[in-house]
Amino acid sequence: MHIGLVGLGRMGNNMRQRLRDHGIEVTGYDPNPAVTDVPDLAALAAALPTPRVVWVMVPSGAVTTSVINDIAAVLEDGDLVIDGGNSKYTVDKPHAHKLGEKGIHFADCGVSGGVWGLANGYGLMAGGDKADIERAMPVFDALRPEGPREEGFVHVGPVGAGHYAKMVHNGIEYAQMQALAEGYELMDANKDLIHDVAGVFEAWQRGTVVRSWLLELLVKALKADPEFQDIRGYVDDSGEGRWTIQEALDHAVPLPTISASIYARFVSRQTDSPAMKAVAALRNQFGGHAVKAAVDGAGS
Ligand SMILES: O=C(O)[C@H](O)[C@@H](O)[C@H](O)[C@H](O)COP(=O)(O)O
Repeated sequence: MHIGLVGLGRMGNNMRQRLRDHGIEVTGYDPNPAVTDVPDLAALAAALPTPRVVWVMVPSGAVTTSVINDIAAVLEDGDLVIDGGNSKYTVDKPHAHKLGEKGIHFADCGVSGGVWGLANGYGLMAGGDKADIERAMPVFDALRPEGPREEGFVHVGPVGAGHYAKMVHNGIEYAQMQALAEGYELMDANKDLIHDVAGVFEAWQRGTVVRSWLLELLVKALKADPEFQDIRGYVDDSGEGRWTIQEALDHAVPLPTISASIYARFVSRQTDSPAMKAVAALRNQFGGHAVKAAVDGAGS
């Protein structure tokens, strides 16, 4: 099989390599001349056998939408586009519609595994028509981890379902990381009793109920920098957690743990808390309780 791959950044570049390692011919396009195989999307389309399969692996949001529009211009009736980025599931139907105007098929695929996917394979969650998913199965099989297909790949449902599953996956990811991190902070605050915090996490890797890949990665990170001295406690997010909570609100489904984990990230970005300033001011107003002076330059 020979496919096109648009986007050869951290994820796409590794995916091109894994696909090639597993016998899939790949022609990649990226605006970066250092990594691209072809000069533009028209050349990509010309290089592929028809009907074409093109995997899109670019940042979610405006970049994905613009690539979908550009690719619609160079592909034809019967071709298939798969969005493997972290798109919000609500954009999948409009993208499918745009491509569908020319008879181009669309599928979405949540991809998990990060930079480790090249060696370990990627967890895949696909959405789309059965025939389209089956057509791309050699690609999914090359990307997913070795072992039973159903343990590393799922056809979740129609267009949008793959990205929906990835959104929920990431909500869970936030909460699991937050729980591990809170356990770390508590033990680290009690070093008289817990002499080797990293050692405790290390010993949890086999046999315990909380053994997991994230735990293993925490052990790795602690071994590299036991007190995280070189890392500021500031955490970004790329949207998946927020979308998970928005869905929960729309369906009145309680997600207290996932919600708390995204709010913890927001707190991490503040040098001082406007809300806690207000609490301190109110406590001072009604009870005369002392407030601390603002730290220079510490707004919010
Ligand atoms: O499963 C994965 O491989 C990760 O979830 C991956 O997709 C990415 O690292 C996240 O998008 C980070 O998400 P945040 O930037 O929101 O933490």
